Amino acid sequence: MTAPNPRATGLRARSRVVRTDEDLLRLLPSAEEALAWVMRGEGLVGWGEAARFEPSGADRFEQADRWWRDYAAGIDCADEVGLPGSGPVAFVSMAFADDPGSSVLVVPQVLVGRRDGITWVTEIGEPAEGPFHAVEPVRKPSTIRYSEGELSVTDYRDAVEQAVKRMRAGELDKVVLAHDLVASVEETVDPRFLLHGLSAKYPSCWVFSVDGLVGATPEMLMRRQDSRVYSRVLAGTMWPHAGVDADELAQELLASAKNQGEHTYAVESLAEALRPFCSSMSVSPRPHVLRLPNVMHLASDVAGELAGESSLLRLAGAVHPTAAVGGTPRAKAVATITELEGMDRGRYAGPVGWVDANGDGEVGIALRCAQVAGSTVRLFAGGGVVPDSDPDTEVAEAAAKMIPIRDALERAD
Ligand SMILES: C=C(O[C@@H]1C=C(C(=O)O)C=C[C@H]1O)C(=O)O
Repeated sequence: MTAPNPRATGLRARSRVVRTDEDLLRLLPSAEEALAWVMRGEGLVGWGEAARFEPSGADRFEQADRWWRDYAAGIDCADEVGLPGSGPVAFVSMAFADDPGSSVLVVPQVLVGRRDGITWVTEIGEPAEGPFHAVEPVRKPSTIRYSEGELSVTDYRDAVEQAVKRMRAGELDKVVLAHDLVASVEETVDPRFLLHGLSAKYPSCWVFSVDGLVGATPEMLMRRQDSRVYSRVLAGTMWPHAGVDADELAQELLASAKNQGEHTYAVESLAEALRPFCSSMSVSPRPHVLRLPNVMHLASDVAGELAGESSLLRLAGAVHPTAAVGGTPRAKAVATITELEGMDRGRYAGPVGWVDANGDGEVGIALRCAQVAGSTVRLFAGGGVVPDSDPDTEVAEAAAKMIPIRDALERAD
């Protein structure tokens, strides 16, 4: 809660169009405070810190919403751009759990956005010095050593086995369990190195970096633009294995009753939580296959028209955690995660993205990501467990989901 009261300080901001087609991620000047939300070259990057807020607890979304509304309302902004994401923006990364864990909102001093080929700069407070470019060379990690995280692979396997037993006894229908892996690097890790690697290999994912949480997520928890909301729900996964080509794998995934079941829980959880906020809502009649380099997922789109004024942060708070990262029933699943994982997920599997002064914005689910802290990179991944899940297969699935970060960290260029 370090933000000064903007009303008292008379904070000014300005958004103006600039002419550059430089890759947004290459504009980040240094490893510190590298903020990003980018897909296919468009999105937002930011640096500097005009304000920061760290809510925690069960009402963290409400706290975040109130703080951001108040802060944004106090800024006198000359917005010459008028696009979603112009004007003041807060980058957001929310903790998965009510407890423990702390969430973070960061308002950058300098923000560069690009949408439909139009690039703009927003400066909060003093006008930033241009031109904008990387002033500190991007650091490549040298020696990387992996070690078990808080939940080892064998303990993860045991947790899945326990969950399967409980589900077969009828205690719950689905739970999403995860584990972590630690990469120790010789020197301080530069989040920009990870961002560059992730965006090159995963162009259809949203590449993000907020307060050290860096990743490439394929899952859009919620996009709000005026009265329209959109969500892409993913659940049900397969990954390449020898002798099976991608088309066969996609067919196998669509035909898998287990994966379709996991998927249905996730879509229903999102739709049920979102419906009360909407005057109309449409859900894909059946999932399609989203193909990524490391895995493929069953995917459904949900679109809605909002009935009221609920901001993105309020909506995210209402739908989080969907059964894509929590389970069914939700409260039982979250309690089971706490008990069987026994680790702090931090901001992994929480909403991550950006929000503007109108309460519009985008939050994905923080997946295929790692928490960077100094010379340590903590990777997280997991998957949905249902009564007919096989523990060894779940271990392999989590490993496949760690590939994006591992590749981005280990690559040669
Ligand atoms: C939990 C993760 O992914 C989630 C779980 C999925 C599944 O169980 O099939 C698929 C996509 C995500 O919603 C992860 O990447 O760590």
